[in-house]
Amino acid sequence: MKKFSITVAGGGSTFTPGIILMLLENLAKFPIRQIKFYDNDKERQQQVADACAVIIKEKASEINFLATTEPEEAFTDIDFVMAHIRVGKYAMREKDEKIPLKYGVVGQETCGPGGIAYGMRSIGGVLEILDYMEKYSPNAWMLNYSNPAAIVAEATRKLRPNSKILNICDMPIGIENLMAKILGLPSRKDMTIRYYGLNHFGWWTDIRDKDGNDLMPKLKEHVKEYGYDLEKNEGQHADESWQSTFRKAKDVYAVDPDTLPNTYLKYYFYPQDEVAHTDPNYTRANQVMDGREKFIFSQCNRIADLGTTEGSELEIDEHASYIVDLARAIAYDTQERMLLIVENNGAIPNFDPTAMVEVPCIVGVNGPEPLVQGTIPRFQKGLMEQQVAVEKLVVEAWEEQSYQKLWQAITLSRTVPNARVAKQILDDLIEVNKEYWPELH
Ligand SMILES: NC(=O)c1ccc[n+]([C@@H]2O[C@H](COP(=O)([O-])OP(=O)(O)OC[C@H]3O[C@@H](n4cnc5c(N)ncnc54)[C@H](O)[C@@H]3O)[C@@H](O)[C@H]2O)c1
Ligand SMILES: O=P(O)(O)OC[C@H]1O[C@H](O[C@H]2[C@H](O)[C@@H](O)[C@@H](O)O[C@@H]2CO)[C@H](O)[C@@H](O)[C@@H]1O
Ligand SMILES: [Mn+2]
Repeated sequence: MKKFSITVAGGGSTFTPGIILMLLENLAKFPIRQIKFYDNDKERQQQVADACAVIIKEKASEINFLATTEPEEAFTDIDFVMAHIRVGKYAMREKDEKIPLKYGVVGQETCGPGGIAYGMRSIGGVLEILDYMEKYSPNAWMLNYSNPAAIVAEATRKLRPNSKILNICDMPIGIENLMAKILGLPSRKDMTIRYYGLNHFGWWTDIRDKDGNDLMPKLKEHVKEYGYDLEKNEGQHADESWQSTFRKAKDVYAVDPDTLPNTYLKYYFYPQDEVAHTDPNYTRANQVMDGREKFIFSQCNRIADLGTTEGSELEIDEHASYIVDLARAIAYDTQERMLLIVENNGAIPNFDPTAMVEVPCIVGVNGPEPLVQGTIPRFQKGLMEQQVAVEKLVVEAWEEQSYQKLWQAITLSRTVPNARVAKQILDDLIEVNKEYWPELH
């Protein structure tokens, strides 16, 4: 059985250890001969790599492991790139979130002006590693979940139309895990779902068990009262900010009880509520820096110092097992049914065929085949037309270095009240992103 060679792009990511643990847990169904880390921050990556070297030695010493900042070394002789870079890291995420809040506008990682700013940084970073992959391993696939996935997906569609890159998101998976718990099912895989939207901007329309029984009524009954909140949320979803997000799904659901919403829609339906309950001096970025980032790096340093994983609190990133599902689908032509961000091309017949939509796909050796989700109602169509125009304007602004188009993109976002506020936010974002964005004219 072929053993695969994988490069993790963004080796210093807080998600890297959990993903490595998940990959080592799944070697029987996805054998690996080599793992390489690539990052442009050597010191950050080295801390994660020193710990992962111990983990790999303990659990699968036959795997060749290295960490590098050299592109040729990182991207030569590989089958897959698992990409999760954060251009500008959390320091810039904090600015993405706090600058809009200065003007009473939603400050969020991937939504609104913060997501637009993040997109303007991410496009160059993702294209760069994609070009490295194609230069040094032309037959490899990139499984990308660097955010903002919607803008990155549109950029790779437009600027690298022939590249072997799959853009993915784990929010629907996270919500489906909650749905399975609400239904008392062992796993989200016990459900067959129909879903459409843009990334972080979508709706479930049909959810059935393997006998074809409709599960939507029971889910709607729960969501109508409690959103996706459970008695007990686990892991990082135990954070109050996540629990509040899951509870808010109740108000988002109320706007269209025919569907079940992605939690991110709350930023577009109730932006003022989000601003009202966000501390402009301590946003999600601060919570993550004080929480996940501190935890992961302290655990990595402990493992590296002690030379053992014994007593470590690092956990397998179970939700990331969809990454193995995706890699296996490509490698073994499994025809797995998965939600991916793909060019519409008629999957939603009454929507822009060039839009990057999030729909169920059958995935095999040649990549994804989108499943037609049918025509969508006027309400969702109107929302998506506006949002996809924002995403497309951002990519055009990046490509053309256009101040005007970026101002239009921010003005067009449902989260921004008017063009004057949009310009104030844009000018502040330009100031702090000088080393990351193309110069705008
Ligand atoms: N698609 C999804 O649903 C999903 C889910 C979770 C996380 N993410 C994304 O995964 C990424 C990682 O998240 P995190 O919180 O671990 O971030 P992080 O800041 O901890 O790690 C990101 C790493 O990327 C590196 N990096 C930044 N720019 C780079 C470049 N140009 N080339 C190479 N490396 C570069 C950084 O140095 C850092 O080590 C983010 O983009 C995040 O939004 C996406
Ligand atoms: O605020 P963060 O950095 O904790 O999370 C932002 C990301 O949230 C989603 O990913 C979740 C995922 O949905 C959930 O199942 C769990 O695994 O944690 C992930 C990271 O929190 C979203 O899909 C990502 O795009 C966001 O970056
Ligand atoms: Mn996501």
